[in-house]
Amino acid sequence: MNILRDILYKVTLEKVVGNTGVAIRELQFDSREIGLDDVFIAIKGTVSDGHEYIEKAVNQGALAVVCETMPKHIVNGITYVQVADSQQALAMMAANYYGNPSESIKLVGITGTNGKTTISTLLYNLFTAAGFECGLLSTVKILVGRTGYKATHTTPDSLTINKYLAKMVAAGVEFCFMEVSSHGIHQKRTEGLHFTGGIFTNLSHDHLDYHKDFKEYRDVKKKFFDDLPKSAFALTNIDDKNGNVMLQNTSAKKYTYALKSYADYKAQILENQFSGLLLKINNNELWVRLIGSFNAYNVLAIYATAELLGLEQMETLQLLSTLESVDGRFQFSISAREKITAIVDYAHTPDALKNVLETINAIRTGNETLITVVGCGGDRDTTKRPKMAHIASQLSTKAIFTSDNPRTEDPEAIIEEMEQGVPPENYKKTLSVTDRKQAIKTACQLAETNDIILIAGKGHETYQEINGKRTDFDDFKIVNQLLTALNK
Ligand SMILES: CC(=O)N[C@H]1[C@@H](OP(=O)(O)OP(=O)(O)OC[C@H]2O[C@@H](n3ccc(=O)[nH]c3=O)[C@H](O)[C@@H]2O)O[C@H](CO)[C@@H](O)[C@@H]1O[C@H](C)C(=O)N[C@@H](C)C(=O)N[C@H](CCC(=O)O)C(=O)O
Ligand SMILES: Nc1ncnc2c1ncn2[C@@H]1O[C@H](COP(=O)(O)OP(=O)(O)OP(=O)(O)O)[C@@H](O)[C@H]1O
Ligand SMILES: N[C@H](CCC[C@H](N)C(=O)O)C(=O)O
Ligand SMILES: [Mg+2]
Repeated sequence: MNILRDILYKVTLEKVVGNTGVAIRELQFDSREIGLDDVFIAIKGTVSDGHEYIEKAVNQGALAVVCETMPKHIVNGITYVQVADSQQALAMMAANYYGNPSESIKLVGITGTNGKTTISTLLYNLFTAAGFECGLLSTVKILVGRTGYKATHTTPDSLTINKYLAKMVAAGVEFCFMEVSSHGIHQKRTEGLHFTGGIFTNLSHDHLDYHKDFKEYRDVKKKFFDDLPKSAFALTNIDDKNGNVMLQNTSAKKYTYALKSYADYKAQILENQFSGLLLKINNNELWVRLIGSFNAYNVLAIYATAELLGLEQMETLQLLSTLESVDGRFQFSISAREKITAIVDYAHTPDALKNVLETINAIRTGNETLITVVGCGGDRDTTKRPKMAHIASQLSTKAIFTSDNPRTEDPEAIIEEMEQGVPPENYKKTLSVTDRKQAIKTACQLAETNDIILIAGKGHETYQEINGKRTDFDDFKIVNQLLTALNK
């Protein structure tokens, strides 16, 4: 039986009206989900304020309410608990409700602007291949052992996190790798979790629509490391100028990795080709089937984490050499007849786009045309639009601007904002095609033998959201169909 008092363990209570000894059914932070005998946790969100739905939740059967300000109307027989921070209370309560599953598992959190999905997925793949039961919480999917579930967020809400962690414990999972987004940290979705380790990838321009400025964005990421326990490891990319900042106030054991600086874990790129990377990691040569210098950082972070989690070095190196790229991350296909290479990549930030384009340019021999198809999401940071268009026009032979997920915005208005970033000398290299499928088709028609097409921004996504409506859309499938048609 779930007694409210037990579920409130470790939550700082400011005021209680009613009895906390009551048995409750489930925790809910959305009044629309309330059932009989549930607890409603009222949260001040970015759009609305959960406190406005307290009465509705009670009318729908809530037995208790957790809130930051007591409602004017107190209903007899209902327990009201006032807390300083409802989001934090929700996270602690979620962990208690599900029996603190993160304490029974080795949980590793990966944070940073780019590389989270890649590192968490490949760690899951590597540890699974090493014979361990593993879990994964990522942008692309949630995995409990081999069972997959749909992911709606990079870092889900704390109830969802703990629900899946509990499933993992029940399934005998030993290691769980999870992405920790800045929204997740800021909304305290990961509070109350017990982490065995934290990894920092890098920090660049993203989500400045949500965070006040870059400093706030950085400090939110840092908070994840500040909160790590002493027993945990904190592994940071010291080549990133904010790598050290992350470790400033952590009590966890500190480790660094780098390609360019002195670090605990060091790697060197010996070869960088379309077929993979030849790396030297702590004096061992290693061939991996991952492409692009940024993946050398990802591989190094994985190598270091495997060692910190106790995997044997030789086994780690052997397993690393078998890893394949993650869906929508530098996923490529080559048309049989024309030898046109199409690359689908989730680069949806200026930095990621620059990285991918520089990677392609570093590998291509020079004569091939590089055609980039790219758009920017609606209802998201608008300042990245001109930057991404600038980068695409600068680093490609031709750039086709198109729609990503316009969401509730006018697709053409987004493209116009992108176009503002193109320097005049690049005007003739760019064109705009609003319909994404049409834009991909245009790229395929323009491409000649040996040319390269990069389709950036949507990676693994299997939908496109226009006018708030989602329809099936898969960059990789579409470009494959078009290239196959070319073969006929
Ligand atoms: C901007 C943002 O992060 N929003 C998240 C936030 O919602 P919100 O603050 O907007 O909620 P709100 O609509 O204002 O409502 C406030 C409260 O009132 C409640 N409510 C509301 C209406 C009602 O009738 N009854 C009711 O009780 C809501 O359930 C909520 O508890 O809290 C919700 C519950 O946890 C999240 O689902 C929601 O994610 C939205 C859908 C979202 O798109 N988030 C993205 C931006 C996000 O989180 N992305 C990051 C990754 C980014 C990256 O690194 O690339 C992620 O981790 O996925
Ligand atoms: N270590 C890295 N440094 C820079 N860029 C990277 C790195 N790893 C991957 N990328 C680029 O960033 C894109 C996103 O990678 P990935 O999905 O692994 O990041 P993420 O942090 O999970 O992103 P999101 O916040 O959108 O979930 C990739 O498609 C690739 O272009
Ligand atoms: N986690 C990111 C993903 C962006 C992916 C891009 N395709 C878009 O839709 O803007 C976000 O929600 O901002
Ligand atoms: Mg991700």
